Order: sequence, then C-alpha cells, then structure tokens
Amino acid sequence: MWNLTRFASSRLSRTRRLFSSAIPGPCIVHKRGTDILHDPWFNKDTGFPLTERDRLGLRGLLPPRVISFEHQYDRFMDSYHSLEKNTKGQPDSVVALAKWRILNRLHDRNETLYYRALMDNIKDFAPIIYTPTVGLVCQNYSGLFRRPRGMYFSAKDKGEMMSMIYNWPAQQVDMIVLTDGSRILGLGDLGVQGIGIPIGKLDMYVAAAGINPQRILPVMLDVGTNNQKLLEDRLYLGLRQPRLEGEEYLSVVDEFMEAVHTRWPKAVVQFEDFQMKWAFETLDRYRKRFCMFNDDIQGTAGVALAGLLGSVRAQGRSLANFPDQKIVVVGAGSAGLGVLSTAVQAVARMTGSHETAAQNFFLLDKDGLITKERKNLDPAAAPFAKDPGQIVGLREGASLLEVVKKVKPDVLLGLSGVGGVFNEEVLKALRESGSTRPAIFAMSNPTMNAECTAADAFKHAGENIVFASGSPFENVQLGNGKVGYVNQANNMYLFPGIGLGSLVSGARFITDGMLQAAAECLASYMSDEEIQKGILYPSINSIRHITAEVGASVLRAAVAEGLAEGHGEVGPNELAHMSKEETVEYVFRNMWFPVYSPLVHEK
Ligand SMILES: NC(=O)C1=CN([C@@H]2O[C@H](COP(=O)(O)OP(=O)(O)OC[C@H]3O[C@@H](n4cnc5c(N)ncnc54)[C@H](O)[C@@H]3O)[C@@H](O)[C@H]2O)C=CC1
Ligand SMILES: CC(=O)C(=O)O
Ligand SMILES: [Mg+2]
Repeated sequence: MWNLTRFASSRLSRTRRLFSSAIPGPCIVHKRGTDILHDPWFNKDTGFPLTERDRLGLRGLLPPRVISFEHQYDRFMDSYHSLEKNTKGQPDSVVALAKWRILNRLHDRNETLYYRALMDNIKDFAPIIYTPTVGLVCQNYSGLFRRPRGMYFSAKDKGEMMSMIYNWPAQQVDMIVLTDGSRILGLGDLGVQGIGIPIGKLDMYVAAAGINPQRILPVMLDVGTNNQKLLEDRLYLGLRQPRLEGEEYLSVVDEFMEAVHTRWPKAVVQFEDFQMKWAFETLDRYRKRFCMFNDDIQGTAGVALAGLLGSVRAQGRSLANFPDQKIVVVGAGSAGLGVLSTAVQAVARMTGSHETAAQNFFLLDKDGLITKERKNLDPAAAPFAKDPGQIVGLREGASLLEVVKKVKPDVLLGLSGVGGVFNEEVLKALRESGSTRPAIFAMSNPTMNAECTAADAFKHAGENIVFASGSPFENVQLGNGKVGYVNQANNMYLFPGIGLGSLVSGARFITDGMLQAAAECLASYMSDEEIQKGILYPSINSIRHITAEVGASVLRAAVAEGLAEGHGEVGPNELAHMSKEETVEYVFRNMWFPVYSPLVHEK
C-alpha cells in the first residue's frame, strides 16, 4: 500500500528549471502615485524603472537612481546581518523580536522583496515568522501592533459579516487561515492576539505553496477571551468579554463561513489553533459543506504518520512491521487524537482488522494513562482508552514513567503542550525500550513547550534514537564526529500541499482519501539512506518541492474520487488525463514566484 518509489534525485534542479522559465506577466493596478508606494502588493521601492515611474505618476516621488531587485535584496540582507551582529549576546527573546520586526517592516512595505527573502532564507527565517518566534509575537501582539493585517470578525459583528467580507480589497481570495485564538501553539488562549498564527501560516503558504500573496487572507474570529491577564491588560486589542459558548459561538462561525463562501466559493479555509472542543465540532460541521480542513487535527496527523513510518524504516524493518510498534502518545487533545486516529486507521488498513488496530497504542493526558475506567471519559478519546484487563501492571491514570517502564515503547510522541514532560527519568527509561532504535517526537510548540530538548533526548535516551520536534533545534554533536540528527515534525510539511492541491483541483471538499495521499507522499519522500541516518523529513530548504509533490498527490486523489472540478482554464477532464509527472508540473506552474511584474494602470 505504501509506494516508496524514490522521486527523481534531481528534484531541486527540476524546481529551478520550472521557475527559471517563468516570465512575469503584467499586473493591473487601479491606483497611481503615492498610493502605489504605500501598497506592499505593488510597491517596488527604488526598483521602479523610469518608464514605469512615468506611467504611474511616480516621477519625483522616489530618489532618481533605479536599484535592481537583486541589489535591493542584498541591501536588505546586509541590514539583517548587521542586526544579527549588533544584537549578539542579548537575550534570545530580544534578538528574536528584533529579527521579527525587521522582517515585518519589509512585509508591510514590499511583499515581493519580503517573500523572495523568505523563500531564499527559509531555514533562517521560518523560525522567526513561524514557530517559535510567532508564539512570542502573539503573546506581545497588542504592544507590538502597528498596522492591521488580515481581517477581524468579532462577536459584535453578528449580522454584518456578509457585507464586511466585501471590505477586503482583493477581488479573489484562494486561501484563508482562520483562528479564534483559543489555543495558540502551547500558549493557551491568546484571544485576538492569535492573529499572528494565521499570518505566519499564510507566509508559509506563499513560501512553500506559491499561493499569490494577493490571494491570501488571515482571519481572526474574536469571540472574546477567557484569559484574565489579557482582559485586564490596558493594551489588549480584542473584545473584553468572556468567550462565547454553545450556539452563540457556532452562529458566529456559521455566519463567517457563509459570508466567505458567498464571496469566494472556491476559497480553501484552514482552521487553526481552535481549542479541542471547537476543533472537532467545526470540522465535523463544515467538512462536507465547504472546502476546509483542520490543520492541527488533520495536517499534524499526516506529518506524524509519515514520521512514524519513517521510524520503522530507521529500525531497518519493513513498513509491514508498523502494526507491531508500541506507541505512547502523550496529549489527548486535538493534535494527539488526530494523530492517533490516523495511525490506527493505517494499522487497520495494513492488518485488515479494526478491532485490534489500537492495541499497541497507549494514550495519556494530564491525568495519566487513559483507560475505560476514566471518569468523564471524553468520547473522542474513548476509542483509544485501554481496557484495564488487557494492560497487566498498569492502572487508570498511571504516570508516563510507569507507562514507559512497563510498555517499553518503540515510540514516545508528545502533543501535550507541556515543556519538559519527557524528563530525565522518562528518557532514561526509554533506554530499556524493546526497539533497536527508539523514536522520540517532542512535537509541542513553541520551543519552551517541547516535551524535551534534542540535547536531552540524545543525552538521556541514548545516541541511537531518532528525534523529531515541532519547533527547530540544532543537530546535536555527539562527539567523535557523530551527529544526532534533529527532524522538525511540524505540519508545515503538509498543510501547504493540502491547501494547494485542493485549490488547483477545484475540489469542493477535502476528503480522508486526499489527506491520506498527502501523508503517503511525505512518507515516501525520503530515501533509505537518509532514513538510516535518522532523517525522517526533507530539509525545509526543499519545502517548495515537497509541497508540489504533496499538492499533486492531493490533486490526483481528488481526481480519483471524482471531486476535482478544475481550476481556472483547466477543466476536470484535463486534470484526469494528466500523468503523475504532468500533475506535478501543473502544480508548479500554478505557484506564484516573487519577481517584479510590469505594472499597468487601469482606472
Ligand atoms: N508539531 C506540530 O505540527 C503540531 C504541534 N502541536 C502542538 O501540540 C500541543 C497540543 O495541541 P492540542 O492537542 O491542540 O492541545 P489541547 O489543549 O487540545 O490538548 C493538550 C492535551 O495535553 C494533555 N496534557 C496537558 N498536560 C499534560 C501532562 N503534563 N502530561 C500529559 N498530557 C498532558 C491535556 O490533558 C490534553 O489532552 C501544542 O503545544 C501545539 O503547539 C499542535 C499541532 C501541530
Ligand atoms: C504547528 C501547529 O500548528 C501548532 O503548534 O499548533
Ligand atoms: Mg496549529
């Protein structure tokens, strides 16, 4: 079932070939003069050629010398490197925020240059615009606020959303990331300040999936906050009221979804960082009506499954051994339960039996091991709750240490949001694992919420482990030239491809089959040689390439299910007759690339 065909080794050179042939088409602009200079979508700063300055009424509004895009890029990177030098030795949070500020200023001024800088320096810049720094930015959003980005729909806008949606200046929107700020990374309820997450996710969409930045829309649904500290903060920019609950809450989300799909029926909506009860409820409510998915449940599940399959291969075993792996999942929230149900489905497909598929999985939450004896057992966790009769030596609520000692798992996977729960004792206990190569996935974000650090994992659990974390860590030097490889197990490897594949297929819904195709594509991406070294996921430097492959797999799955209605000029028949290679090239062709387009003014 898992096709492990290696993709062409020249994957990066093919990416470059596809981009180098891209000639920028003209871009219609409905403004002139300073209005253009103040619009980051069109602004080229000193890069406007003289003829364009004439055409657009810019002559005299800029210093006379025309600076090339490459020169502007170098100038920006020089100032970034000076900032790095000048902030050396300062606390990490100060440096991180300074870097975020310089990038944010460019984002606000000139998006073309910003996205080129982001794409070309994705390994260095992703930790600033995405996890971990985006968490710090959200925590400090009200104080850092200078200008709005995206749209804000609040509980006070009830009845107005259908008209408000037309306030957005773009004619077309393809990709929306929506949050209600109720569970931002592992940082809890940050209310309106959570808007930083949709912004960061959509930056990744532009960088990885080549979604045109004029067609993205970050959205905050502000239904209040239960964070007392924020409610009392004089700078807080959100509604000062407790969160709406029940039908009142759902009616706000319903109204937003209707409004969006009235104006842009083909837009894909990604739900992000909703607290668990609403994450599941909204997914269930909308997935058969709109083209939407929940990244924390579904995107994370695919990335984790790819990593789990990779860790079986890292043991030198075939994927047929996956059902025998003992896997302890710590965290029974939206992410943990999403991972577990996807992994259990994969086992069921392999073994042909649903009944026994969950037997090697152990689930813990803040109250320890979850069994059928759990009082007020959450129905979402119930399918994974252990029958006390079948877990000799373990009881309801057993601690993580007890579970690890007893189960001797092959994999310890954390999605608890709690930093350090894989403590020294737990990691040392993993040395007694039955596995030849235990795997540790400390997937919680941001860095301080990771269940353990990479250094601690290799130090306490042994040098033979495979390690992955949600936020980036440096590789660990183990001495004698040996390196403990650190993987980033983050849904960023899938959500851009899921969104892009759904968009360019013109699918009305995102099905389990499309999500499974995305996970299988990621799982098959790495070579045996890489996997043997403990490298489970591609380098972030090749994120555009992996996203194109994932997008193509999603598209092909949509075609196979008869859901692909086509996109732009390309109809469903054409999509259905594309070979695998042609599908990847079609996906690439639909990616936006940051170059200055000639601007043509139209009234
Ligand atoms: N790496 C990635 O791609 C992703 C990472 N995450 C991270 O996963 C974390 C959890 O996210 P959600 O599931 O949405 O949160 P959630 O709030 O829905 O669930 C958290 C779960 O952890 C449990 N928990 C809390 N303290 C614990 C402890 N001391 N020991 C064991 N379990 C404990 C809770 O009981 C709950 O079941 C967050 O930090 C988030 O950043 C989420 C999605 C993707
Ligand atoms: C990565 C992500 O989606 C999260 O930590 O919530
Ligand atoms: Mg998330």
